[in-house]
Amino acid sequence: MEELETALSQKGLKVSTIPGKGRCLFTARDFSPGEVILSQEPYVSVPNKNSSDSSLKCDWCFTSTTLKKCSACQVVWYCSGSCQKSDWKLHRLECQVLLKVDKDKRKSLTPSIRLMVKLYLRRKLESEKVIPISATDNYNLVDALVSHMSDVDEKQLVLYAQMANLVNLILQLPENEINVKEIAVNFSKLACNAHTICDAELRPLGTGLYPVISIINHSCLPNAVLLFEGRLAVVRAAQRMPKGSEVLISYIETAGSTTTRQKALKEQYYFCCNCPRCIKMGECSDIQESAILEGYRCRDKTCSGFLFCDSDNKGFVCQHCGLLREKEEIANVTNEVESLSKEVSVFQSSGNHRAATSVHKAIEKLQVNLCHSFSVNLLRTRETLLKMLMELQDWEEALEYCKLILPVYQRVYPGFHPLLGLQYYTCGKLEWFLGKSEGAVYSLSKAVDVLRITHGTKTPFMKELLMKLEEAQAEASYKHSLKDDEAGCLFMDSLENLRALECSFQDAL
Ligand SMILES: C[S@@+](CC[C@H](N)C(=O)[O-])C[C@H]1O[C@@H](n2cnc3c(N)ncnc32)[C@H](O)[C@@H]1O
Repeated sequence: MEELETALSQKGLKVSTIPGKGRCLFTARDFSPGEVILSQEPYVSVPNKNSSDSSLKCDWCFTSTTLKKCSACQVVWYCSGSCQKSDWKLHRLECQVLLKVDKDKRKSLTPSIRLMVKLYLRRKLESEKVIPISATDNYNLVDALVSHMSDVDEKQLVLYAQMANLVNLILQLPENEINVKEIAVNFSKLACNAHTICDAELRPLGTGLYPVISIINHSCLPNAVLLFEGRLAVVRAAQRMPKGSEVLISYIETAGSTTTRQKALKEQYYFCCNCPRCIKMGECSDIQESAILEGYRCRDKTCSGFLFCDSDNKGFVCQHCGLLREKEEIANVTNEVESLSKEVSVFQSSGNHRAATSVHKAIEKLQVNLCHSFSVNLLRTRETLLKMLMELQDWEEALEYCKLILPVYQRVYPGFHPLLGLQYYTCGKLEWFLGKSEGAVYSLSKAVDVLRITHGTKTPFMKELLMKLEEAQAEASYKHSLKDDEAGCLFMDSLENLRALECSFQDAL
């Protein structure tokens, strides 16, 4: 661990332990917004597994293009010889163990099982000195991760034990080299330490274990963001971070109420968050915010009040105008939304995307009447609708939904949140495509303001965004110059008319 401390101090970082929180990562110098605090390659990683071939990914870099299957195991895919070569030392061993598994079973192994198999094979290669170790990349760092075994419930423990037995069976290592209980503990470690690897647009690609990044604790109001550049995990400062600040990222979706966030953190990470947002739990402002995010709207459409449950439990009363919404009415709408959601699934699975979209619009209509305009439920419905409309290439309507979502993101996410930047980006692309170049310049500039902090400026994704902004700016100024020309022509026309008038006036004289 001393080597880790030295390596981190060279990056301007320090690890300390706080009772009740465990290890924490602190800055040992100032960091400015957008500056990389820490980056790390995964100790082990594995792509997601979907049923369709279109979702296959390269086992090394996670891209989905030009894939070729490993001809031996037929489980692993690579996009290039160079990715295959980079993964060769580990895959050579994995391939050997996979070949001992029945072909059908081998293909249906879950990513978690594969990740654990790779973890043990990497440890083996490390101990045999086939793979070099470094201060930030070695199995001791995996050993140091929290497992929360004593907090895990019985049902989950049984599942971990079953998964551990399967890994043990696949690895077929001698008894002195492996023990099932240790594998089960490692599954518990993965649950609260592994990260979902996403692309620049936050679409999940796979799972990776990054043992140094895993030292970073959570806050619902984080000062740093974790994003991925291929398989590389990169943590950037989202705001100015003076020396001595604890580096904090968000582990969960932070748009929900304090109760929802606390529940998610307790269930997966076994702690009670005391961040500046969570310590307000129970205060008037927090109760009010929860009622807006997850409660119901006033029956009077012109009233923007939020509702609390009334004292006789009959319904919910608007805290602004006093109108009551009865529980029965709310239950009826909720049931209707549920049955429509089932209809959406049926249409989607039969490939009728247009019908699925129109039923989803009916759900939105019901929710607009039921929920507050900043409701998280309504937000999720609109996000899905936006995705559906994009797939149907209905750009005009997609833009409308993009614009409905933006103010909600502005309210529920901090100003530097990647989702906010990405939403501005989508909005800008749609506006540009629809010939609304001035709107596109505004939206793309807003996207750049956020994403240059969260994504940096040097990635291909950001270069593309900056190029699109330049194109939109050029188009907007060209349109302006056309307008100026038109105005110039009109001016010339009126001058001509004036001259003609002058002539006829003089003629008349
Ligand atoms: C990925 S680890 C973070 C590093 C961890 N503190 C350690 O000692 O290795 C996640 C675990 O850290 C702890 N943790 C993270 N954020 C926390 C917070 N804000 N308050 C208390 N504990 C936290 C929880 O035990 C959680 O399961």
